[in-house]
Amino acid sequence: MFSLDGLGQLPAELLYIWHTHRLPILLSAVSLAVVVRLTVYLRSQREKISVSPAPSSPIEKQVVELKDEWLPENTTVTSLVLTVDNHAEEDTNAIASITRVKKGPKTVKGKKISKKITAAGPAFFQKTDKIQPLIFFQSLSGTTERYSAQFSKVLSEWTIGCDQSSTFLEPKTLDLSYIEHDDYFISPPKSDPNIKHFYIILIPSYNIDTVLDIFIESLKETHNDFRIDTAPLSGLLGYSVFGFGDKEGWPTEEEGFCSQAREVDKWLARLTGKKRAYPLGMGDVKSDTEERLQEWRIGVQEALVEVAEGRGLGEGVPGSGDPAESDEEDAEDEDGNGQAARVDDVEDLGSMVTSSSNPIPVDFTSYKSKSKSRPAPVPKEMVPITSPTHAALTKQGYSIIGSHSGVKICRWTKSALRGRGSCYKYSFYGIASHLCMEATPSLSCSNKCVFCWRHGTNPVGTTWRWITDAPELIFDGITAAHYKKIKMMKGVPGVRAERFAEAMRIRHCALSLVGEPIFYPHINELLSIMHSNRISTFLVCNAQHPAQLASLIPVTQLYVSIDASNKDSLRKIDRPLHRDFWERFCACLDILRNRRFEQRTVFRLTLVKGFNMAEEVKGYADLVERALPGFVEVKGVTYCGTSAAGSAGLTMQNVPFYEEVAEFVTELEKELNSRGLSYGIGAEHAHSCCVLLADSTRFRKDGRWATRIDFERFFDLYEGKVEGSRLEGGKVVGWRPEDYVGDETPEWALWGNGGFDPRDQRVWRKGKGPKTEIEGHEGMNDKTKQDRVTALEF
Ligand SMILES: Cc1cc2nc3c(=O)[nH]c(=O)nc-3n(C[C@H](O)[C@H](O)[C@H](O)COP(=O)(O)O)c2cc1C
Ligand code: SF4
Repeated sequence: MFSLDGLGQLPAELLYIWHTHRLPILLSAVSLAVVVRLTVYLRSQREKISVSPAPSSPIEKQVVELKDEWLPENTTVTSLVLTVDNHAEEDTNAIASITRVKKGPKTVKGKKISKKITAAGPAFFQKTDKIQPLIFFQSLSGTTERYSAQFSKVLSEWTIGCDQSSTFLEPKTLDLSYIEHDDYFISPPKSDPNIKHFYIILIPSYNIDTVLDIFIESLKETHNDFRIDTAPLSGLLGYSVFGFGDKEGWPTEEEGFCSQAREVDKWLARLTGKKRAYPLGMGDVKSDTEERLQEWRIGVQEALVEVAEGRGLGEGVPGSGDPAESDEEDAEDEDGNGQAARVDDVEDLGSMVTSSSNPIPVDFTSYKSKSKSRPAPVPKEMVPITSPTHAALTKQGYSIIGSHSGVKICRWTKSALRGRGSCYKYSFYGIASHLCMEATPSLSCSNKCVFCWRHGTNPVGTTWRWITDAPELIFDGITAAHYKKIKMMKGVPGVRAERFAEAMRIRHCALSLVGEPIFYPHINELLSIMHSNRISTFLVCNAQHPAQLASLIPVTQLYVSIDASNKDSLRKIDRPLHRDFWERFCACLDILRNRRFEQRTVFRLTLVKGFNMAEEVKGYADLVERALPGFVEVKGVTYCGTSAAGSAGLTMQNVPFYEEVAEFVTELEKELNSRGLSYGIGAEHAHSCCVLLADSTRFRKDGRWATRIDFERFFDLYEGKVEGSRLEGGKVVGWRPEDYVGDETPEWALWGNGGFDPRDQRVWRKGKGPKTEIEGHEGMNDKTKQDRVTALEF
């Protein structure tokens, strides 16, 4: 029994035990602590969800990690890892049912280091150094571009004629839509150490989402990136900004006059360490732009003279003279709203600690600033009716539905209505063009591809931040607009009555057009509406949104645009906005591989001579080997002939001849076969410079190509009228592409036969027939000429 005596002896016994066993006790305590810490740590790590049981062979799966930053905004997901080879509904449910773990506020006590900029200017040695003026501009509707060209001409003449002409290099003009911002705005260009740069920036302002936001955002990001020096552009000799605005709509600065030029000026002051060589100029395009621009140019020239004569930027500007400029810009935080900068991460603190010796005490315990809290940004319309994008798109024949969707009837639909041939989708897959609607629910995308005609005016963005239209509204709008356009063809000579009648029932939707369809947050609902209306879907995405791709419901045919075979080339041709574009691209390929037994998967290669063709065959084969798509469509680029294409460095010389495309495909086929991959050339459509490679183990029936689709069967599978053959754990979980393989590829579409349906009538456009001589290409044979012409048309 327990007694008081015993209790009295307890401390002595405990002491005895401690003295005799303290080493093992200490060791056990330490081990226990390690085990507990380890368990907590492991639990806090990202949990892998497998929303479906392990697959039964033969479908091998791999886990594709979806990084936190790839998830669409407002998506609630706790796990960052998804096993994507699941039945689509399971995927969607999994995503919808999980909630993202919210990180608690960090409590850190420390000292915020002032970001006060003390950058000194680069030394300019009159005898050895040269000044390179760089004129940057951005223009959506052409005004700034016009003024920039004039400005550039006058400044060039001045640099040649002035007393300091030997110091100046010819000014270069750069369109901000076509350069890599990082090449110029993280640090000055590094070429010859004796060439020193001076930046001149001319930009308009828009109170809607435009590419200008991307530029301003990148300046802001650079400034806020703790890994980058606070004034990384202090190596510039100086800078000055001129803004173009409209006082009729935005009468005062408070009301937004030249608001974005003011922002650019402010961020450059920070990035350069206050090297504003001449004050911000602003002109009202409806009244005084000419006058204001001229007086600003004279001021900029005077600043250039001072620099050229070794006097730096003069009084009041750092880098020379007395740095007496107002501290107003330092006082504001990174967001420019006058609040103290917030530090959420100890790492940020570390970088600050090393960057200055004048710490300012700051209480970091509060997560949110106590002072003015900024209102959440109000979403805007992606393509407002007043925007230049709206004007440009409608001029091109697009109907804009709501504020972010578009539809257009393509020239092949018109051609098919007149019995003059369908596009390659008919030859390859059996889709007659007069039954097909081309649309997109997102006119915005996250690339600035060199071959996209929309540059300068297209809305771009890395996240969806616009007012979002309901999928029903989009479906009703695009179908109504499509039918309206078809009806307008009623009186066109040659339209065949039976085809016109057939066209009044849309059978197929190509979700491609322009922009990025999977960017639209309700893409799955929109696809379901289409499928329930028995409209089949081809969806083309640009391999930049892995999270959305992973959660997409199966479509009839899923495309990924493969515009290059390697990282460098992809950066040059697609000019993606995401800095981790290659990782995103690779993740999309892995997702495509995982989902290849749920739906038909396709690589769409667009060949641009001089950009992504030469010596890239092996690289493309690597990508095919990685994703194992059912099909590889190889197409020569379409030359749209706009000034935008010209600015991107594209000319007619970049359009490959059909025979060059054919040669490329043959080489790719050989390379794939040498790796044991059974791809073969399944069909061609020379008329649109397009050739199809297909997986012969999956899309050949009885020794013949079967690239066509059985659409009725696809809907029967979708509606559960017939059972699919995709098994998991011995149970049917869905269908496979093999379940809706259609008829054999027709003879006329096979490789070597051209791909034009003999039942249609081939009509040459005036002056573009087979006998046309093409200037500068007299040496070509008739087939080549004809192919070259057709390549340019589409
Ligand atoms: C939709 C739209 C929004 C605009 N927003 C502003 C604005 O916020 N502030 C301003 O000063 N001017 C604004 N403007 C006027 C443009 O900045 C002005 O027309 C400029 O010259 C356009 O230049 P660009 O043709 O080079 O694109 C806007 C114009 C449009 C069409
Ligand atoms: S992905 Fe398509 S819409 Fe976007 S820039 Fe490229 S070609 Fe244009």
